[in-house]
Parts: sequence; structure tokens; C-alpha cells
Amino acid sequence: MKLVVVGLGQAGGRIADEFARIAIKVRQDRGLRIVTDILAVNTDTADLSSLVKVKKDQQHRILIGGGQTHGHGVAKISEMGAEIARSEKDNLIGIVKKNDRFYEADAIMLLASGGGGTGSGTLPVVAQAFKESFRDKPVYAMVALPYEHERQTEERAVFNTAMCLKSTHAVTDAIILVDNQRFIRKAQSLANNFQKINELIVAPFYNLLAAGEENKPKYIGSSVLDTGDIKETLVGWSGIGYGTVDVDIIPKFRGENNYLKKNMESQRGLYAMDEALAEMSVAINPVDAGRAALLVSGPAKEISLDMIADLSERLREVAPQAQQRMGDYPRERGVMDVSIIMSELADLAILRQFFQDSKELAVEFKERQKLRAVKADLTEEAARDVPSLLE
Ligand SMILES: Nc1nc2c(ncn2[C@@H]2O[C@H](COP(=O)(O)OP(=O)(O)OP(=O)(O)O)[C@@H](O)[C@H]2O)c(=O)[nH]1
Repeated sequence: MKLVVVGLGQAGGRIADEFARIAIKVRQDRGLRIVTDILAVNTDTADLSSLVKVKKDQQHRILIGGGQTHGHGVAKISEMGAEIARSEKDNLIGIVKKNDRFYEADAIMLLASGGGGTGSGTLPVVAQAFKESFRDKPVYAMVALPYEHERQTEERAVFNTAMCLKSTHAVTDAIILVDNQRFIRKAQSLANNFQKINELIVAPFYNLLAAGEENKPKYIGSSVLDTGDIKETLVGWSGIGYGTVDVDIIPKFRGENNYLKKNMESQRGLYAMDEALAEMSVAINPVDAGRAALLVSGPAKEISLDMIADLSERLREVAPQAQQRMGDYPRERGVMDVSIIMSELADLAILRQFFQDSKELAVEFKERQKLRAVKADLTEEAARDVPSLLE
């Protein structure tokens, strides 16, 4: 599968940069193309300059709203991000279309954080514009949700996220939710290490995108998870998970007993699958998933039909209502990994929390505004009889 990747705002740009890194790696290591173009769009010049892999020209690092922000961002005001995007959308559509390989792209992936102002505000507006202009390509969004401490202390982060999610859901084919907090559960030191978090976020896409593009017969699995499968799976609220196991962690069976040998192979796959489920990008209830896709990748010798059947059975157990798609990709060396997409999720507690909190915040913001207006009137009243120095 080939994507046009567009990162919006600082987080979006950095995640796009990570997509650029893996795209280069897939091209070098496997001779495959998984993206047709990667753009970073921002209201902040410094954020654009700090990227590493996204091409440096103005057609790839795109400054928008320079007239309003003078290149300094929108300071968390997502309404301003949205307004800027409305005036720049035709320009962005033009840039995306101009790329020679655009016709090869299977879908568009937009990336942003929910908590800032540029990414959260521009995302729904750009998604809607792309959806209307590029009718044959699905538009997906990936949204990084704020950390727990930001949810507790930064009202704007909650409010922006809720507005962004509600609006983006209305105009995209799927939203992949990425809860930043889940990526620091294991190691608190990751809190300030966005590069590492972004690597973890993007890791599942390496094989998921490459598997369907593979053209060498020996690397084509018995069941290919191709672009059509991913498009059929990615619908509505979605999460993504990735698990990996060292092939040597469960020693190879060297005896003659085929049953035990197969059993050990399956154990490796199941181990990686359990990790992928435990490490989903957002807390989900898999029982609630309407669609699921699983890709297992590993050395050809280690992937058997029995193992795929076992993984499929486990997936059926954990997500019994999901329309299931499975694939194998005999490519990796030394490791076996499993990538999982869970989609069409209806029961997401974290979403309800964002919407509920921001509903209360909206009321509070109005109250505060009223109070400020009353106080301003009182001050003006008090100043009325003071002589002015101006003519
Ligand atoms: N996953 C991830 N999250 C990030 C990254 N950088 C910032 N964030 C999160 O994104 C939110 C802040 O949004 P930014 O993307 O920095 O803001 P912006 O969209 O550029 O908007 P403004 O700065 O207001 O113009 C916070 O919740 C951060 O925790 C990143 O590289 N990766």
C-alpha cells in the first residue's frame, strides 16, 4: 500500500518525519515504495526547520498562515488553525496533486496531535478538502492524544482534542487513535522522548504497508494482506498494535516430533500477537471491534499454515464480532512480529471522557467570558470621569 503522508503541526510533522525514515529504509532494504510523497505543514517555521527526513523544499515543508502568525504557531488556538487551513486548502490540494506519483497513491494519511492548535485545527479542514477533491482515495487520520498530565492541567489540550476528533471523524474514512500516555507506561523516561514514541507509533506500518507491495515470489506469503484488505479494515475509530518476539527466545525444536515443532512455532506467533494486543495505541475493548486485520511477519521457515490458523483462532476469541483479515509476510530475519489493526470501534471510554470534559469546559469558558465582560464594564464605568490625555 502506498500513502501520501501529510503531517500537520509539530507532532504531525515529527511523525511524518518518522514515516519518511521508514519509507527510506523500506526502499533501501527491500526495494519497495510505501509512500508517494511526504509533506509537513505548519504555522511555525522553527518546527519545520527541525525536521530531518522530510524533503527541505517549500513544496514539502509548507509554512501556512505566515501573514497571521509570522511563523510562530497559533499558541494552542485550534480555531485559528482551522481558519488558516480554510484559506490555504486550495494551495495544499495543488501541492499534493503536483507530485508525479500522486496517481499511484492508494490513500492519504494525515497526522496531527489533538492537544496543540495548528495540527488539531487544520486536520479536519484539510481532511474535508482532500476528501472532496480526491474522491477515489480514502482519507485516514492519525491523532496523538495528550498525556494524562496534560489532560489534567491544560484545558485547551482537552478542548482542542475533543473538537478535532469530533470534526475529523465526520469527514475521514478512519481515525487511528494514538494515546501518548500508553507509550510511556513501561519507561517513564520516554515522557520527553518524542522521537522514541514516534518510532513506536510508526513501527507497525513498516510491514503493513510493505507486505502488499512485495514483488519477489519468495517473500510473498501464503495469504497476502494487501491494500484492499487494509482499506476494508480501516473504518471509523481505530487502534493499531505491534508486538515482536526474538525467534530464538523460544528455542527451535530439533527433534522429529512434528506436533511439538508446530506447537513451538505457534507459541512465538501467539506471543507476538499478545504483545501487539497489550500494546494497542489506545485502550480498546476488542470484543467491540467491527473489523480487524493481523499481519504476521518472520523468517519463512518459522511461519506455517498451522501457526496462521492458531493466530486466526486467537483473533476470533478476542474479537469475536470482527470481520477478520489475516496475512503472512515471510520477510524478517531473527524476529517474528505481529501488526494488528482494530477498527470500527464503538466503545472507547477515552473518547467519551474527552467529549464529556470538553462539554463542561465549553460551559465554563462561556461563564468566564461573561464574568470578564462584566468586570471590564465595571472598570470602564469607574474610569469614565477620569480626564484623558488623548485628543
Ligand atoms: N506523539 C507525539 N506527540 C507529540 C509530539 N510533539 C508534541 N506532541 C503532543 O502534542 C501536543 C502539542 O501539540 P503540537 O503538535 O506540539 O502543537 P501544534 O499542532 O504544532 O500547535 P501549536 O504549537 O499550538 O501551533 C501535546 O499533547 C504533546 O504532548 C510528537 O513528536 N509526538
